[in-house]
Amino acid sequence: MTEADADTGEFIRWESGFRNWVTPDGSPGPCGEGGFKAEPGRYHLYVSYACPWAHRTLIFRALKGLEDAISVSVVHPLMPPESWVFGDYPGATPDQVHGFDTLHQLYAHSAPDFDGVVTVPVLYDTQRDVIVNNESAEIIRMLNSAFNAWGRADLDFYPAELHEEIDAVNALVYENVNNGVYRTGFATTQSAYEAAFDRLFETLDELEARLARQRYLVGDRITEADWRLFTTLVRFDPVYHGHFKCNQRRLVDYPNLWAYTREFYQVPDVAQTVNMDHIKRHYYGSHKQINPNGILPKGPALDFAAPHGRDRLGAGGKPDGEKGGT
Ligand SMILES: N[C@@H](CCC(=O)N[C@@H](CS)C(=O)NCC(=O)O)C(=O)O
Repeated sequence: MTEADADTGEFIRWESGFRNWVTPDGSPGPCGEGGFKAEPGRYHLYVSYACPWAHRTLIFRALKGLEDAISVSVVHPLMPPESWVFGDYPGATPDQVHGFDTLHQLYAHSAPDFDGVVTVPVLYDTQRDVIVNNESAEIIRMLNSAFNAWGRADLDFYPAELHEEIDAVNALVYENVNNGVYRTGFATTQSAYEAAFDRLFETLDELEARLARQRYLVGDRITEADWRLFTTLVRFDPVYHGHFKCNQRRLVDYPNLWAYTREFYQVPDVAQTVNMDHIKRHYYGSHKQINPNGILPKGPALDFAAPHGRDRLGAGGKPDGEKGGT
């Protein structure tokens, strides 16, 4: 579902409705109610491989080694106007918890009077049988720190001493890049499109300059800020450049941003979270207002596995401070 402001034609993103937190002892998190104690096998993630917000959660689950602790259902890549459905498609799964046909059924099951937008990702509590949270920015923080007893406690993508700097970069990247591509692609007036387009490319220029000086967005280690940028960059040339008309430049025209994207793609366990077939099929096939015939472009040919050479910018490479990177 996409919504644009009737006067300005600007794309408006809705607020996520479920905001409880899983914590190590079940105490309340920064918002919402308590009662969601971290336990292996209790929580389930609903994702789409196509969705950049859901992709963040899949990456954190993989990097933190939580595959056995947190199970996953993957929706069908084609999204009808009434939101995501489950169905037979390579890489998609049934709803592994209830066997529902649509994600709307899950939302209605959890909150019968829910009337907001049905989105992925969803973190679901199979014990209390309710949605815990459907805001990716919060879900990745939980995966980063609440499940350390069952995962890689040594990896911290949101270290306390960097909170302020990470939050500042996140705000810039969210507004102008993560959401910026949507504001560009879903604008319904020329002026709204151009305003979002200009902000997007000004910010990409700024990030390109930053990444010419330093290996990662914040300091010399991989943080949450990098993963949040990565899921947009990996979709940039295959989808946003053409489908969303973000075409001042391609990602591959930015030497630093492109090498940076390859570095993150090559981090062990990340490539398996990138499903380019679901990504392209979803965008080009689901947004009939932008691509009425649903034609799926065959290109572009991109080599995410090509050497990135980012090691030349120095140490870092692993969030735990180990030298070298992949
Ligand atoms: N702020 C949310 C946004 C999630 C979101 O917008 N997901 C999209 C897919 S990329 C969705 O499910 N859209 C449903 C729809 O458009 O009906 C988050 O980061 O979790």
